[in-house]
Amino acid sequence: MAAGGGDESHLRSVLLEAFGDSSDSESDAPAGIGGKRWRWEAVAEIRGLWLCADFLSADEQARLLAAIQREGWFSDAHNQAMRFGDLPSWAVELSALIREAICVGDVNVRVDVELTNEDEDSCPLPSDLLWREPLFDQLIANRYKPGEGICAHVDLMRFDDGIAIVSLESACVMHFSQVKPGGGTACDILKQGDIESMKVPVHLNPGSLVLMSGDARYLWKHEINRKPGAQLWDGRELEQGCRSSVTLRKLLASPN
Ligand SMILES: O=C(O)CCC(=O)C(=O)O
Ligand SMILES: [Fe+2]
Repeated sequence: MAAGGGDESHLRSVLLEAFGDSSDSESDAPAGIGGKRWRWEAVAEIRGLWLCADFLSADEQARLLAAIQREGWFSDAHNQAMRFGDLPSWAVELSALIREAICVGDVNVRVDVELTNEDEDSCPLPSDLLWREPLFDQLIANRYKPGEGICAHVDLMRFDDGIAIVSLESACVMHFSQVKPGGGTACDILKQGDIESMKVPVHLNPGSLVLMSGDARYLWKHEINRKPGAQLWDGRELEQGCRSSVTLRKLLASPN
């Protein structure tokens, strides 16, 4: 990870492209500029799962939400949109910003695991994924009403490793559960309560970015259960409003 902040003029031009001119207000200063730095947290229990809670400022979130709304994808009947190949310019720029945040952000290195491959465990995305072109070529925008969420799943294998999720509006808890709890043995004797207690909760505040690669992408399912009682964080139930998210992925080359 670069400690020195990266190429700020390039970053500024990326941000201006993505979110418009923000020079009229101090509070518009985007992450990575003017001393503010991105901070990455490794989720200790899950290799390859990283959270950048301060990825987008409040102003950037509002601009991103407005850009999504301008697409006109959502109505009462439609709460999900997918795009493949050429992504809207805001999504291209969002991808560039994700790469910047990975390159210049501060990393809280894991101290809980024995590092076998230091580079892999101390970077939010392995370098072969970080520098692929394009970084992402598929997006899903989801809009969830209060109470709505997404069932436990592993993203389809047609997508490459290295998946990003940007959260907007209402905060939520995303739960991760192992595809094969207990290493694939004795699965049938695990009680529901055991399975629930083995879930790893991750708090997704608005403006946060989650990266999943390796184990997190292939060996763990993720879900958002916004039914009453399921959104507990710090012993309190999170207030459920509307939530939007943008998931960015890379399609694997189709076999000919
Ligand atoms: O909405 C989210 O935060 C997650 C979406 C997701 O997991 C997916 O679209 O595969
Ligand atoms: Fe997913």
